[in-house]
Amino acid sequence: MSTPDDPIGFGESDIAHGETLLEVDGLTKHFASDSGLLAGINLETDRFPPVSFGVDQVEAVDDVTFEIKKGETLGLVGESGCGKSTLGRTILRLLDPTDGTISFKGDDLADLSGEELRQKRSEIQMIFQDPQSSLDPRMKVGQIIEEPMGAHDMFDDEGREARAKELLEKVGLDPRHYNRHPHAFSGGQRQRINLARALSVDPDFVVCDEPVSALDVSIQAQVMNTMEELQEEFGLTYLFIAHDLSVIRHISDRVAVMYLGHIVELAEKEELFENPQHPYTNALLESIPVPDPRQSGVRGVLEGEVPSPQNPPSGCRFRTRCPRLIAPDEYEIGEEEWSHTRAFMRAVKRRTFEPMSAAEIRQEFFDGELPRGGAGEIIGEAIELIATDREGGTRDPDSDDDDVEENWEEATDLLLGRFAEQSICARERPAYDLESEHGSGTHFAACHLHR
Ligand SMILES: Nc1ncnc2c1ncn2[C@@H]1O[C@H](COP(=O)(O)OP(=O)(O)OP(=O)(O)O)[C@@H](O)[C@H]1O
Repeated sequence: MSTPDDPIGFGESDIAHGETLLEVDGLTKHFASDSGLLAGINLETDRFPPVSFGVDQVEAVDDVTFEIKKGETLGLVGESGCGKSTLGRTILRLLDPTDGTISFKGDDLADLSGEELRQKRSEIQMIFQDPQSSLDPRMKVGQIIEEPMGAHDMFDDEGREARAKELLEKVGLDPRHYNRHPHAFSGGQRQRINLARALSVDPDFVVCDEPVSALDVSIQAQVMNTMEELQEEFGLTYLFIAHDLSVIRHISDRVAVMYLGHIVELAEKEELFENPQHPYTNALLESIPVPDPRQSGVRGVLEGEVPSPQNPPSGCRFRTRCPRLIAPDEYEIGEEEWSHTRAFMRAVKRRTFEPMSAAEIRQEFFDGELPRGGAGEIIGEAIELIATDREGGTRDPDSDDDDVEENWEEATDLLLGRFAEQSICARERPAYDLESEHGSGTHFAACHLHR
């Protein structure tokens, strides 16, 4: 690896800057949900016997496709639990993929095992969020940085020490601190030690999993600046995972937005921030904390909970929280009428309003007038189920709470079944390549608004 011109072996790799270094295609990672004693046992009360043995799958990463070019930083952003870490770890083959390919410099990492995989591991490295726990407190900094070189039989003792000291300097630390222990360093400095360690084996590609999330904002910027300098100097390529959009905006060239195991949008940074085309990206951008302390903490908080990755929604996985859900084609329904219908459907599902008469419901949600045609008939039926004056008369005072409960559930099922589940958003998985307004790159948006 070392040459006379390149004494410590910071060699150039054989892929030219701007060419595809990593290509992930259809990458999928499902976990068997195996927590607890009763794992895999499903209770099905309408069957006999009422239990079945099956393994529920957690669809952490599902059919993900993208590429990363040599020398670039692809930012990967999304809420906690959306599958970012699982994607990063599967690419590195710390986890076995369920399906798909991971082409790295022409080799499919998904196919490699044993010694071949071990060899490749020097070319791809990972940095984790918590610099405290990822550094062994009993080891000295020099040993920590040299460890991966030892594992890959790189250099002799002297060569490793020379390289470790040079790397300490490159990451902005004092090489004289080679013999110190990690506890003598601050959080930001410890992350720099991690960087030096990752770079010691001269990788081409580094997966950075929330590397600055645990650091103070002022330190975050410094560490990211160092990472950018190192990227430039060593021709590094980064997959940079973060939940914080300002961090992503600082460091990325392109940005991929992930939601519940899917990539929902991917574009060059400026294009993504200035011209977002997925309602989820919009919601994320709108929930950036407001710097003005007189305003409340965050704007545009996303409605509803993230569904379970064990049973994700069909079609677009964001549709159950999406403010732009598309009306089913079969109804002739105006935009405003659809917006009323959606609000009503949501309110019935969550039972967010007090019982009232049919006329009051119509007034409250539809300005007194239901949509015409089939859509209006369905809404009328749902109102009839939950109105206090249903069936043309006053509510039976003897009807128990169970009946009321059932009626609300029936109304919810009716509305969701005839509207939400009939939408193209539920029926087809979206995938559209759009023209970018900023820059020349492609803009992928997984939203049927672009059909
Ligand atoms: N080993 C595992 N077994 C079962 N489920 C898992 C496992 N690892 C992760 N998951 C599940 O996969 C989903 C994605 O998790 P992952 O950690 O990749 O998300 P993330 O976006 O990185 O979140 P965070 O930022 O909180 O780490 C979650 O629902 C998580 O509970």
